[in-house]
Amino acid sequence: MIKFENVSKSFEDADALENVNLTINKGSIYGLLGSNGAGKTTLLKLLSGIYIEDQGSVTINDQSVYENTMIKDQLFFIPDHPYFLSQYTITHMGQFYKNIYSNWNEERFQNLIKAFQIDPKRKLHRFSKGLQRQCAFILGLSTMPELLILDEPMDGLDPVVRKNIKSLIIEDVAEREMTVLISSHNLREVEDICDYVGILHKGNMLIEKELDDLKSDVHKIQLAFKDGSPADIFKGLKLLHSEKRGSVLLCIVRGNEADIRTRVKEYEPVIFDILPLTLEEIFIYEMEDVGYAIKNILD
Ligand SMILES: Nc1ncnc2c1ncn2[C@@H]1O[C@H](COP(=O)(O)OP(=O)(O)OP(=O)(O)O)[C@@H](O)[C@H]1O
Repeated sequence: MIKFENVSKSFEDADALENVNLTINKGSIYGLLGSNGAGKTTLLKLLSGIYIEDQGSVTINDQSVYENTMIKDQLFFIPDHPYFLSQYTITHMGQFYKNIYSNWNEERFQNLIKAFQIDPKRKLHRFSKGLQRQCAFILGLSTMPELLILDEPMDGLDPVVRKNIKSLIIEDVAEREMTVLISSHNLREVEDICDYVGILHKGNMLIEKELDDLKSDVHKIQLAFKDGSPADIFKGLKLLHSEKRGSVLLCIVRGNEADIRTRVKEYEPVIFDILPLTLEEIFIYEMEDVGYAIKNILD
């Protein structure tokens, strides 16, 4: 299990993370969302052992991550700009990682090079951004990591490659319980593979939730009453948003569906529907609740 407990990290002129708590269960795919400068990369680098926390603790299975070679052998970090040794081909990089990672899988490496049709003789720095990223995935997955850490992984990949890479990730999660942490500022990019989502904003973790919980916890309700809407109808429940559309009141309410039904029925509405919410809507309303427009992580 991965745990961040009250983690803070500052740089000379910026507090990148403040008292962040985060838990990631084994075999989970965790989407870390946040706008530019929210602190995502800093969090990923702390988990990769590249940075040391100023305060709090970052642990994997109760062991501190920083300078822990045993843990580093089990994780692979693909940064937003993958780094390769100068003049190296993918074969050279494979040799390099083979000497570092104890679980290196040569057969898988060769198969992936073929599947992605990568020229093994071509220098990596001559590849396009998208191809370099594919090579980083091939190398990362060949280390057979327990934990795969991805910073904006789909940037520059075409839809077919995205789909293939997502399938490979899901396969590893299903077959050998690999854990994955994916950062993105685009919810749509990760919502189909993540089972858990956390939102960082200005160094603070705003929401951390299982996607299914998030979906079952927030409701869109359409209401109309004979004599206008009763003012206290949602008293005691968490009203995230409401708007009038003619005589119909549209509300977004957080809470237990049965409680909401019981409460609303007491007021004898003439229209009462509970409608499904998209994940995107849930995030917009949840974030409205904490006073921040989340638009830019949804575009
Ligand atoms: N090496 C560094 N030196 C100084 N400040 C840094 C460093 N790394 C990050 N920061 C600062 O920490 C804050 C968080 O940055 P970080 O890169 O973690 O955010 P991010 O969510 O990954 O952003 P983006 O989506 O734009 O990549 C920013 O204010 C940034 O300027």
